[in-house]
Amino acid sequence: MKHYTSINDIDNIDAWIDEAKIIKANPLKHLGLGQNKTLGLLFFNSSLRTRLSTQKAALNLGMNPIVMNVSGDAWGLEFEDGTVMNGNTAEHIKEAAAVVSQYCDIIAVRAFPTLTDKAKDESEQVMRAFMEYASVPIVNMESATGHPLQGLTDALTISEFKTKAKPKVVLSWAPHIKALPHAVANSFTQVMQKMDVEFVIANPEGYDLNPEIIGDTPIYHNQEEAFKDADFIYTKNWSSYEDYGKVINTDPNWMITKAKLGNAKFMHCLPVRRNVVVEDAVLDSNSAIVIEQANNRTYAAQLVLKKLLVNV
Ligand SMILES: NCCC[C@H](NC(=O)CCC(=O)O)C(=O)O
Ligand SMILES: NC(=O)OP(=O)(O)O
Repeated sequence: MKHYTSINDIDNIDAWIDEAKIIKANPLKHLGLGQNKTLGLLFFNSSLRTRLSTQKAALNLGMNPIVMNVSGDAWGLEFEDGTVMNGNTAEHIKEAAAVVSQYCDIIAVRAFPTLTDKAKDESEQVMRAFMEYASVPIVNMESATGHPLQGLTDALTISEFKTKAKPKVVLSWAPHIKALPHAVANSFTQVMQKMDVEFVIANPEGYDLNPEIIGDTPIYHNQEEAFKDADFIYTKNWSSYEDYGKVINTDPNWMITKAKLGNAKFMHCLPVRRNVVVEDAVLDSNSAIVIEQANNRTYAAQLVLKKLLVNV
């Protein structure tokens, strides 16, 4: 594996989950692997979990992490080819990626979508530019269309908490006041499609995800119907894909409540807005496994870094 930028980079999910569990049982076993290697973490957006767990993963492998908030702290970066750079951008990604590659053995990047320019977001302009102009492996820490470190974490968490061979997993949209990206929902969908689970999606009309990602996965516009006999309810808000980036519905009836949850476990990538996306009674109960889920971010990242370190 040269880069880790998509769930498609996982060649065998079951083998990856097994290896992540082995790493989790003995996280410092490969402390020598990353010795004298540097991981650069570049953030164009806010983060708590990704920023800390990916550094923690690097430290567990003996790597040295260096972190930069690109937006605000670095020079404005230009991604278009042939631009006359007499505006707000001071440095082209061609130079920036080449320079950072000399300081880092692996570069991890977080760059959210515009949610206004669908074509630009779907082209994954930022992630692709790093892959093209950096000379070292690239890790996606949430891009315009995917969050594969989160997806891998979620697969590991479901594997740990399942109580039957083939659990039913529901991805449910929930309301939010802001227009949010599709990345988490996309990567979760893609990774569930690789696993031995019964997977369905619940969202209001107008909120169907990219049909190319949904594939054969059943979509319910009735949340109650989708939740029947669910073992895991994974909740996430996303903005409309059809009416790209728009908030077209904030119906509070889609919020996750204790009554709706039944015997299912509640998952969310976090951060989550209490009593908008999910009520307190869910998050404050034993049915919520969001803290354990967030803990697994370290081991998912450690597995990815371990696989990439073999080639650097
Ligand atoms: N990395 C996990 C989620 C990040 C982002 N959430 C957010 O922007 C929430 C912001 C807020 O609630 O104001 C998203 O949905 O992709
Ligand atoms: N789940 C997740 O990616 O969290 P952060 O946005 O805080 O990194």
